[in-house]
Amino acid sequence: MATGTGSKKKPSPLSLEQFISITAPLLDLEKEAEISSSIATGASRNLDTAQKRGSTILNLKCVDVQTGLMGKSLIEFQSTKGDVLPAHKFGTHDVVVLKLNKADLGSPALGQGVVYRLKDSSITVAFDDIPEDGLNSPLRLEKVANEVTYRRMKDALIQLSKGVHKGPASDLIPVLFGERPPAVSKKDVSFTPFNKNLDHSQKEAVSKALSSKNVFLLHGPPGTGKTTTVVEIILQEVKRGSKILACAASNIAVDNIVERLVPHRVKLVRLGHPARLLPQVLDSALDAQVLRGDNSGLANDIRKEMKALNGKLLKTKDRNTRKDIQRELRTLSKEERKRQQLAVTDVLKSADVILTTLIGAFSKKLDSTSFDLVIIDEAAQALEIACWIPLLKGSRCVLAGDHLQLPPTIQSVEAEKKGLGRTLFERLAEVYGDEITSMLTVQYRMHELIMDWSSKELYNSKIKAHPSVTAHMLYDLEGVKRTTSTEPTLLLIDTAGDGYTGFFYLIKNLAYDQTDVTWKKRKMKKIAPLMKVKLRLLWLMQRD
Ligand SMILES: Nc1ncnc2c1ncn2[C@@H]1O[C@H](COP(=O)(O)OP(=O)(O)OP(=O)(O)O)[C@@H](O)[C@H]1O
Repeated sequence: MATGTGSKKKPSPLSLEQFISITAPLLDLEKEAEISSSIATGASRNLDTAQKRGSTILNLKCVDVQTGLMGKSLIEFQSTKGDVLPAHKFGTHDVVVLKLNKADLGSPALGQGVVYRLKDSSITVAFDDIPEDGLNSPLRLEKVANEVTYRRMKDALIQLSKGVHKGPASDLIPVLFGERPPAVSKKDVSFTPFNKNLDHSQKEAVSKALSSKNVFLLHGPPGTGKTTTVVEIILQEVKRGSKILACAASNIAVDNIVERLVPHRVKLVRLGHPARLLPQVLDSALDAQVLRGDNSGLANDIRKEMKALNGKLLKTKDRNTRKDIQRELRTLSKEERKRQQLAVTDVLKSADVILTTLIGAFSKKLDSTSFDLVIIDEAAQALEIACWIPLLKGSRCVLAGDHLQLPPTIQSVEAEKKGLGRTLFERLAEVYGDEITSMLTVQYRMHELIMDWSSKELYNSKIKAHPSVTAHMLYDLEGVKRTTSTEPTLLLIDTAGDGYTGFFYLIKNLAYDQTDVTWKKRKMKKIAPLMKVKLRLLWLMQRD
């Protein structure tokens, strides 16, 4: 923040060499911390302990095999010991390995997949190929640490250190490491908004983004329409003829942008494992578009054939027949993939916007594609090195986020202390400040009394509530009664000593982050009994 005397010196920018030498060992620390907290075998001496830790589910049987999600095999497992799965810590999108129930801890897996669906009684995993053996035997699933993520970040560090003077980002890198000042177009950029409701701060931000020649920071405090503005920037850039790579740290944030772009009929492609995408964006997925291409009829036939064979495989006990079926399945799956690979290049070439997670941007499929603009949403919640994966593919970038909200989650206390959590967004905001930044200043979520606190404490009192939310109350919602719990705009809750760890966060979520009405009602039910605790700690609650 600028001071009245103007004497506060800007921090000296981090050099590329410093960044590389600081980050490499911290990534190793973080990887170790993640492995020891999540992996089944690394930390557990026996299978029962692993199951108790929730990182392994023992005694499973395969109850269904389907071909779906663009050629993936969806295998459903249930417990052999009862109707409900034992307590576990598996979540959708986790990477898991399948093993024989009796196999030793370090034994090789029958297959590796991604958790697609979780119910109390079953778990469905998406595999690239049907495991060759063992589906008729008792099985177990083990959660594995996602080492690919760390490998990709390490590779990005290596690329950064080698390819500074070459490649699409050769002009961007010196700006982001303070060696060259950011440039801005001298002409005023005027544009006709696609979204007629944009407020003045959103329009100003779009204009500034369109004028930037290297880097622009979109600072979006809670509920101020950061993603709305990102979408407008993408639409304007597409209109200008730019090819854009749009990313975020999480799949959900990427899908959120896809959903908002689809109605504008933008030529877009969503890259990512189909099991990790929201069902409503599957149509935009790369694999789906490939299947719709010229080869789709053939691919369909192949999939039908695979489905029939999968059914047969489940019923067949004879070892030789099973081997024959598996061989045939492998050939078919190879054939399907070959056709898809050819089609992938066509789909990516013709897209104006490619969307994926930061880590997903490492995909080999993008190896020969460069971009006029890389946009990163949630940039203040992402590790800097993860941002560099897409950034290395473009000559300009827009980073959207709010460095005054939660930083990225770091597992290793030591890595966090030594600066792994310091984000690119925060670093650039400190080095270049207003020169490259626009802050959104109208919020569309909170009652103004809730907003006032954060506005004063964090945003120099610059945030204003839009009239549609400035005085809205929880009991305005359909189905919410006016009671002592829903009446106050602000509620002070003491969680000290009552064992309600996490409650503070819950309330914070309610106040700031969620827009979904059903979700809010559900949370209200949970919160109501907790309100009886003695009050000491200050927090705020009202419909957001
Ligand atoms: N100009 C606008 N006019 C009316 N509503 C708007 C406007 N801009 C944003 N909104 C609404 O405000 C809400 C928040 O918008 P959006 O999700 O884009 O914000 P965000 O800053 O990305 O949110 P978050 O705080 O979750 O990061 C949405 O419901 C959106 O429709």
